Amino acid sequence: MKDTLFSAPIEKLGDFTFDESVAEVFPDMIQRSVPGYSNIITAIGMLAARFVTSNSNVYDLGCSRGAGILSIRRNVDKTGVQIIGVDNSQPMVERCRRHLEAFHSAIPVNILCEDIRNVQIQNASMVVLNFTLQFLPPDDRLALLERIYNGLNPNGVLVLSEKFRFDDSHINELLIDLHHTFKRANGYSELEVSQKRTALENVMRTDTIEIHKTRLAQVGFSHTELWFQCFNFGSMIAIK
Ligand SMILES: Nc1ncnc2c1ncn2[C@@H]1O[C@H](C[S@+](CC[C@H]([NH3+])C(=O)[O-])CC(=O)[O-])[C@@H](O)[C@H]1O
Ligand SMILES: O=C(O)C(=O)Cc1ccccc1
Repeated sequence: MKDTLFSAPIEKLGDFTFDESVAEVFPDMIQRSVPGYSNIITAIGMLAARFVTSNSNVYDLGCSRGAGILSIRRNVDKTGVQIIGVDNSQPMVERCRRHLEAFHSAIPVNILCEDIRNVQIQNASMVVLNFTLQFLPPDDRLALLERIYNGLNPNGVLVLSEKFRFDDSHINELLIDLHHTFKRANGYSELEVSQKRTALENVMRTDTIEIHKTRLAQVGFSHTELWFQCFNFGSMIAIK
């Protein structure tokens, strides 16, 4: 399904939410909106092949329709692995469960319709936050990362993908503009780009790469790095 949600003028533009209409078009929306998205999904599979250990749990927090889970499941060859996907949008969770059932796998997957702030994380070899932390209130981010750190086994990995902001306003504006050029090249109109930007203003609070790195170190991660960046989007790894 093609994303045309912001194509007509909207008189009272509310805050962006992950409702039924967004869930319906989500794969098209994220693919056309996030530079590097497919590369990151592929790399999550590669990281899973490397980091997931036997008899451990893998968490995809904010799993949407399960693209990350599928990539993980295709690449894990260990036994006794359980994948737990969490999303608090019921329309996403329904589609995620349906999508995963369409593929056969020996690895059990449990999709929870829950707030990621309330989910227990334990015996984890890998935790994925693929463009999810940016939707949590900034004051809740440290506590979530602490719980992730505590639930990870030694040498466990966190994959943290985010939209970033930059302290240098010249660079910040340039990268935002390049992102808009990317969206225009993917068929979104000026109106779609600007209405979506407004809808996201209150719900997506971006941090700088430095803030992310400092916070990851603060919760205890000994190794952190940005492994991918395209314009103002990127992905980091943190290893316990
Ligand atoms: N507090 C919360 N608790 C649970 N879920 C939440 C919360 N806040 C937001 N979400 C969920 O986090 C997801 C963010 S999308 C992730 C893409 C996916 N990882 C992908 O790789 O395709 C990113 C984007 O749309 O830019 C949505 O499905 C929300 O319902
Ligand atoms: O579309 C945008 O401008 C974004 O920042 C990415 C995005 C993708 C999907 C849902 C919300 C935000």
